[in-house]
Amino acid sequence: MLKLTSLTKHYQEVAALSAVSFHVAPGERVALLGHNGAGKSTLMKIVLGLIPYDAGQVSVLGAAPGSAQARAGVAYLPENVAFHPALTGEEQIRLFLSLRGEDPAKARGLLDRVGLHGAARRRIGTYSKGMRQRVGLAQALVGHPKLLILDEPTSGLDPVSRRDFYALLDELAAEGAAILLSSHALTEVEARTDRIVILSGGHLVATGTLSTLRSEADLPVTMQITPAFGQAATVADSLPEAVLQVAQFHLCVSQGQKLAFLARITALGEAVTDLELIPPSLEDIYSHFSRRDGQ
Ligand SMILES: Nc1ncnc2c1ncn2[C@@H]1O[C@H](COP(=O)(O)OP(=O)(O)OP(=O)(O)O)[C@@H](O)[C@H]1O
Repeated sequence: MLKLTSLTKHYQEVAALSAVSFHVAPGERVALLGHNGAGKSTLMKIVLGLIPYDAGQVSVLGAAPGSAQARAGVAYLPENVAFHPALTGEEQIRLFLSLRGEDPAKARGLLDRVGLHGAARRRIGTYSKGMRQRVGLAQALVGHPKLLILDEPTSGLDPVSRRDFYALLDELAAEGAAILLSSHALTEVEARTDRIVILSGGHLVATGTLSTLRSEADLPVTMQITPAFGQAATVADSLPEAVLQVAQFHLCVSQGQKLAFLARITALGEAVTDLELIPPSLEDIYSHFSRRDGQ
């Protein structure tokens, strides 16, 4: 669906993208992560055919970005969609359907799909940000796109709208659409995408599923050990590396040391009443990879 090979782009002396390669397959939801200035918008603009690139290859649905074939199958949703405030949601989608050469009568079905059936005949000027994003998504769904490019699609949405939004993306992916979305909301990306691409200073610094990235980063695991009443000294003697915080001991251990520490904790028997293992979060993994490049 989308294939980037050694994609490189400079703005005068600024290297916005340096030999970036990755792909998005049909039915796959890929999250594009990176700090401000990492190159996410530049990458999306190139894929949409809005700006040229200097070197490498970009294949959008097997064609050149911006070509008629690519445009026919690609939909884009920007972070802040803007529509004429005096049009109703239905009028806006009917207009867009006519511009795309499709039957305007499909507008109702599209608005139903994004959960706007009740508001279809209200003016967009009265809509909340979440409702405007839904109109944007309805517009993006015109013509059954094979590739969806979504730039921070859930920023400014409330938790329920976010959940509904991702549920709809799940449906689209299940129907075979390839989805590339940028986001700063790491927790939702963690749960709702298949693969993660991390850009830093224009370089691709990591790509893979969350579990692949977790093992590649090899970040420490935190162990939280709760001592039995009156047994804190026993635990402290056996685990001098652990730090007592309030009523629990905290121990930060590498993946390789984890099982050896578990055995030592188990050997403490009833001196320990509880043990929790906290793996590194996507936030930790993201910081690890984006810092590695000196950002
Ligand atoms: N039109 C331009 N002219 C010159 N430099 C630019 C231009 N657009 C972007 N840049 C630079 O290219 C680099 C990548 O910018 P880009 O906007 O692609 O990053 P981003 O990851 O989308 O950031 P953000 O999250 O802030 O949108 C940055 O150093 C930016 O300053």
